[in-house]
Amino acid sequence: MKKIAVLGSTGSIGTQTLDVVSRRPDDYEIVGLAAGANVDLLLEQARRFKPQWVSVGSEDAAARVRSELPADVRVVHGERGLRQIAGESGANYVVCALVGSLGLTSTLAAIEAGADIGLANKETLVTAGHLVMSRAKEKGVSILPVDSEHSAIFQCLNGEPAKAVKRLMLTASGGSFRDLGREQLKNVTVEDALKHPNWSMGAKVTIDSATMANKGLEVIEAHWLFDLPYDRIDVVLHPESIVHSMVEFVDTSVMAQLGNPDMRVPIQYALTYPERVDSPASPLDLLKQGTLHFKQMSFERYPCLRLAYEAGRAGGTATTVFNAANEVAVARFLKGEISFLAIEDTIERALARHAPVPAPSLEAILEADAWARREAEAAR
Ligand SMILES: NC(=O)C1=CN([C@@H]2O[C@H](COP(=O)(O)OP(=O)(O)OC[C@H]3O[C@@H](n4cnc5c(N)ncnc54)[C@H](OP(=O)(O)O)[C@@H]3O)[C@@H](O)[C@H]2O)C=CC1
Ligand SMILES: CC(=O)[C@@H](O)[C@H](O)COP(=O)(O)O
Ligand SMILES: [Mn+2]
Repeated sequence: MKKIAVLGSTGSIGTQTLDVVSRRPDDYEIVGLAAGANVDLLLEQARRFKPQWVSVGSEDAAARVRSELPADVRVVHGERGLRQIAGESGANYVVCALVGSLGLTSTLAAIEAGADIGLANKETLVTAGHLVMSRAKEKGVSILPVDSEHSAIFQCLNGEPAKAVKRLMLTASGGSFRDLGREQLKNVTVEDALKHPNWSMGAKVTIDSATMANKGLEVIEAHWLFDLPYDRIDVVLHPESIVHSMVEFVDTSVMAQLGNPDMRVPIQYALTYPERVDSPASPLDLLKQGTLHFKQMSFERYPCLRLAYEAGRAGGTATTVFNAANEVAVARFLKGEISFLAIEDTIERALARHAPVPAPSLEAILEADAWARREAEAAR
């Protein structure tokens, strides 16, 4: 029986995780749920799944939750609450579905507690991949990828060693503005940026897809998960999002994982691995699909991807800064404070002003993250 805690249970990945879990009640018990501001949905989830531990964003929200749930439910809050759910709730499997580097300390807490991790929260690996991966190895904890591309690569690799791999090929849909040229991006709206062509996801990752920062984060995520250098991680445009990613092996064989875009498939695989079980996703009908397209990626069209490779190659806290500057810039774009194109400018400026700290401690990472946030808040 897996005792599961879901961090970010009210979000897109969190709700789909609970959907997957609810279909196999004999295999899973929910012991902890953590959310931010959506108290109504969290209460609904808590009444349904009856976890012993619940966390919310603020003290006020915790008081409300406490007044509405049975007295024996531990209600905690804030970042400390996330760490408690991850490390003290008795979970032996933690799904990290938080958005942003906020997920770092609770992911580390889960690792310290010896829980395996289903990781959707790519920003955690981009912020501190070396710490997360090295500590997971020391503790014998498995990090199972939930991100669709990384789940695909994990399935294609199927235990093959890094020396058998020529390169990874991550697929990218191109995002909501894929049919627009650079000139046309100047005046795009938040509303249009939130219309992803293939996936229904949270706001932050949807904007990241449009800027291609998402693929940049995923290249860095792949570097840490699969222990490969950046010159063996490529990105190819694939507008249909049917091929979720590919691996080219040294003997020229290419393995790909395909399926209709439905995150319940990688979420479920991260939970049931190494087994496969029935899924509610609609089966892929390639005859109906007919054609799949692949196109060359362009760093000129998508500078955020170039910046991610540069940060990855610079190493140390450069990727921490890439991520934190992007998080703030996306939040500011969503609030209408800056334009779409100012997102890439904000990241570029923060990286240009940062001298990366090599092999940083957690303290150095948190410092770089906070510094980049201040820089990005001040950017015009
Ligand atoms: N959505 C998708 O299909 C995919 C997402 N991912 C990755 O998964 C992660 C989650 O994405 P997604 O589910 O789309 O994001 P959402 O925005 O939909 O959900 C984010 C979750 O984090 C919670 N949260 C936000 N801030 C806080 C806080 N301060 N304290 C506690 N909880 C907080 C939210 O709670 P609340 O709403 O209650 O405030 C919510 O439960 C991201 O890293 C994303 O890149 C990867 C692949 C696909
Ligand atoms: C579903 C998923 O994994 C997202 O991260 C997805 O990758 C977004 O699509 P694109 O980044 O390809 O637009
Ligand atoms: Mn992805």
